[in-house]
Amino acid sequence: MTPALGAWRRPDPSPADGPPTGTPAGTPALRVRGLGVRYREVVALEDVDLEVGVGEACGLVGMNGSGKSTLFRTVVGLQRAGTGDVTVLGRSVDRARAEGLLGYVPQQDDLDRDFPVTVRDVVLMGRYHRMGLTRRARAADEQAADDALARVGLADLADRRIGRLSGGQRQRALLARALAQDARVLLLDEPFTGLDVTSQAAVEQVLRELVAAGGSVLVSTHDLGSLPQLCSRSVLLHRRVLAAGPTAEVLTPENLARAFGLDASGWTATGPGGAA
Ligand SMILES: Nc1ncnc2c1ncn2[C@@H]1O[C@H](COP(=O)(O)OP(=O)(O)OP(=O)(O)O)[C@@H](O)[C@H]1O
Repeated sequence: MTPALGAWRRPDPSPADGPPTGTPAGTPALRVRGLGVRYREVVALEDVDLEVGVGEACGLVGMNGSGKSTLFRTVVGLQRAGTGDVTVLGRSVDRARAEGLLGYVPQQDDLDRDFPVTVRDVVLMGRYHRMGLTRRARAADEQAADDALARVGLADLADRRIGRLSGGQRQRALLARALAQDARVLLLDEPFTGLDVTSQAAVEQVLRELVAAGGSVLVSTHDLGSLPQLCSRSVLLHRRVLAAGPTAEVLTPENLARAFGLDASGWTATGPGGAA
């Protein structure tokens, strides 16, 4: 039987997920300046400025094709930017990745479903930067992987082949990989897609705990109803940044209408037809 999702709790919340020692006070967790990305003739992002503070969860909202995944992929270095620059806790992306500071939970993973690796193996990949060239897991790595799996409610599936998980379980395994990494800045591209309501609530709880411990989160979602509780700030994207600031001020009917090309009537800050 799978244990209750989210039953694991960080025993002693601490600033353990905050910036590493030596990071100057006030350094943003993520700073994106003037970012522009093209795919041949398609302009996916144009002059995007964005900042996520330390200990802050920021929502990224936009219609299909508005550039959210492109933004994530560019920030983590999987997509080349035409213009602009990105820093993570004041470091270059390469350095932040080498230090394991930057975690990424992609919308679609590129793991081969037939590849004979277990769920635990995948989560242990989050520890590679600590293992050195041998990539041999030590007791601390195994412990971190097991803790992360418990945290997302997958402890009982640790030895299952990754290709045999359901879509929602796979999403949670990818989150566990980022948790095991101990990333201080976490990028999540639609992490709630495919999750049932219980799993979504538990994943939201894990993110809140991360932020409470000093971590920083940028999360894209189409679930506008969950944003005000999860993210103190939000960014509305449509190739460019249309609005950014406190979530309640960003998710106005007018802004949402601009971002989604809708008639503003019927929209509220909590989503279509919801209460304001
Ligand atoms: N590899 C690619 N080659 C060409 N165009 C691409 C590529 N990837 C994305 N695009 C285009 O870039 C734009 C932004 O796409 P992106 O995937 O970043 O949007 P998104 O906001 O993440 O969408 P969704 O909500 O559907 O996930 C779209 O017009 C898309 O068609």
